[in-house]
Amino acid sequence: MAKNILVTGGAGYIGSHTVLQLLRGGYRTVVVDNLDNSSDVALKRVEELAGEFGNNLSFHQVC
Ligand SMILES: O=c1ccn([C@@H]2O[C@H](COP(=O)(O)OP(=O)(O)O[C@H]3O[C@H](CO)[C@H](O)[C@H](O)[C@H]3O)[C@@H](O)[C@H]2O)c(=O)[nH]1
Repeated sequence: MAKNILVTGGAGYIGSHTVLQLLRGGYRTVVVDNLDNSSDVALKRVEELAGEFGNNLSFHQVC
């Protein structure tokens, strides 16, 4: 069974690269970010780059 990982700030530069590697490693990855210094476009790109693992990404925006 896939493990779940929570990444705070996962839409940022370092976070998005980390998330991509986690997805490729088979982890279900939950990102929480306020998008203060990032864009959800980065996460959409990560989802694409993760290919078959892209469905294992979920994103929650916080205020
Ligand atoms: O209270 C907060 C603060 C930040 N974030 C999010 O956390 C992520 C990380 O943001 P940071 O700015 O701390 O870190 P980054 O690694 O994304 O970016 C930093 O490193 C980059 C290069 O490594 C650039 O230099 C950039 O300007 C600099 O902020 C971002 O998505 C931001 O929206 C939150 O969700 N809540």
